[in-house]
Amino acid sequence: MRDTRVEVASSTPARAVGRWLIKHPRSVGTTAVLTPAVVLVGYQAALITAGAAVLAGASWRVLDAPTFDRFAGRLLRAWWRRWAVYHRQWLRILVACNLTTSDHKGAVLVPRLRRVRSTWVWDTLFIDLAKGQQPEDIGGVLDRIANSFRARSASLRVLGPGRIAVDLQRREPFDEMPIPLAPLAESTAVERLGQVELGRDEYGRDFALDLLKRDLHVLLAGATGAGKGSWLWGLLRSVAPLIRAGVVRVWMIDPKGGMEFGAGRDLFHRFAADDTTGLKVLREYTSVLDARKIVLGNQGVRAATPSAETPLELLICDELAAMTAYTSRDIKGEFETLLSKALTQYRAVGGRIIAATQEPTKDVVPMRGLFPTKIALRVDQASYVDMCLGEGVRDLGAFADKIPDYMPGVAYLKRDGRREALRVRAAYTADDDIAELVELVTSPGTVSPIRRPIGDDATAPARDGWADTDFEDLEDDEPEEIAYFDGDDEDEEIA
Ligand SMILES: Nc1ncnc2c1ncn2[C@@H]1O[C@H](COP(=O)(O)OP(=O)(O)OP(=O)(O)O)[C@@H](O)[C@H]1O
Repeated sequence: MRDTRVEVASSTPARAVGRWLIKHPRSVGTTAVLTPAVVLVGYQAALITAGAAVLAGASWRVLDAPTFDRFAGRLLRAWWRRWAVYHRQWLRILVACNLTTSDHKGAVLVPRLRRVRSTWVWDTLFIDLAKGQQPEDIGGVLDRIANSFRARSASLRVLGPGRIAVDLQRREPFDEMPIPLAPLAESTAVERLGQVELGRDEYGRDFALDLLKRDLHVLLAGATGAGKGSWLWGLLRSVAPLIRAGVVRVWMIDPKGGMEFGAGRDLFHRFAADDTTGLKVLREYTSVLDARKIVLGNQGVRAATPSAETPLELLICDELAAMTAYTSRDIKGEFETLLSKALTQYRAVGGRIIAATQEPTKDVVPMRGLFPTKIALRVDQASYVDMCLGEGVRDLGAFADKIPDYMPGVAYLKRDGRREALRVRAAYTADDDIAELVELVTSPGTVSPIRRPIGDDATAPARDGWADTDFEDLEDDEPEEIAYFDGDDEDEEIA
């Protein structure tokens, strides 16, 4: 561990300057580049250039805050806050919180602030402990540290021997942000499946899932009361006109006795309220899509758009544990096999799966790697975050275990191909909104034959015009770039 002494007895001015230069390579490098540039072009031209750069940055920030934050904002904020907030107050606050020790010569030792990382919501301080300290010394005064830095909350992570990270929540974007529930749409355009509106993200942008290309299967984890219901009902509301038109068929497995989705029974092509029926529904789902695969294959059709003839088959399982953990061994075994098969084989023929669980453990979701999109609402344990979102995602700022109880619907969303998760909140779907949804989809004169006997589509003749989306391509494609966090870890850290 490095020497953390504040005053070193043998220090000379030359050594102190040398040490400072070594410790601040970026400042030294910047000065080394800027000084000759200023000498070359003159200070007036340098000032004008700097002013233009500031103006361009400010305009970018006003016009597109998320991309500014992704490419520049986090870097600048980390640098600024390290210098103006953390570094300046470091010694004072550590002494006030009794977090200093001393060595045999009586020199005061303080933990060293190694670097700062900043996201839109969290600042992370990477700290080397002083000699004689243990992580619990810091852990015991986290509230005092949070208050001292005017943060909403603080938490601690042990990174290695003598190394910790303290995460400080600076803001809560959803405190004041209204998340209106979108009115029920009328349009039955298939493109709507690429823009399934659900709520807002931490930057205040509308947030939507893309069931056509990016969010082909979605895993949703959240403790009881975290708001999984709102997400799922919100999704159903968003695709309501397409359900009514028979372009989306919903296969609902609600094994907790139908308590959550019983109210929407009439919307669903198939509905299961217990584990035995749930397995039957999944069997039927796989046989329908198997048959569709064969029909499309025989016709040489590699491309199909969801339509009334080949609907998007949306299977929703509300509490996965009831089918994969807390059930008989026979049901569990067959369900897991069929679900894994469905997750791997039916994207190309219009199969989509959304599964929700309270515990994203390996026992409950052994196939979690097969979901390209994962959403972690408030979870009970820190370890659940990485279990749901992927290894190391929590360390990058997805603190789903820190989402407060009073913020249901808030979640971290992680898509394959992205490093970091996005903080989002779904709009709240109340009972009246559910009733309105059911009314829209089932009212006389609007109901399409969505509950026609299964097998019709498997044997349906191919029709001209429904062959224009290349599902095979979707299967193979990497998820597309989307406009939020993707910064290099090192980029946002200021040494
Ligand atoms: N997006 C939201 N915005 C505001 N409040 C919400 C939101 N979602 C849910 N709530 C509130 O939280 C309560 C619990 O939500 P919900 O029933 O959806 O949780 P859940 O995760 O499905 O829980 P369980 O697993 O026990 O069914 C709701 O009754 C509602 O009051």
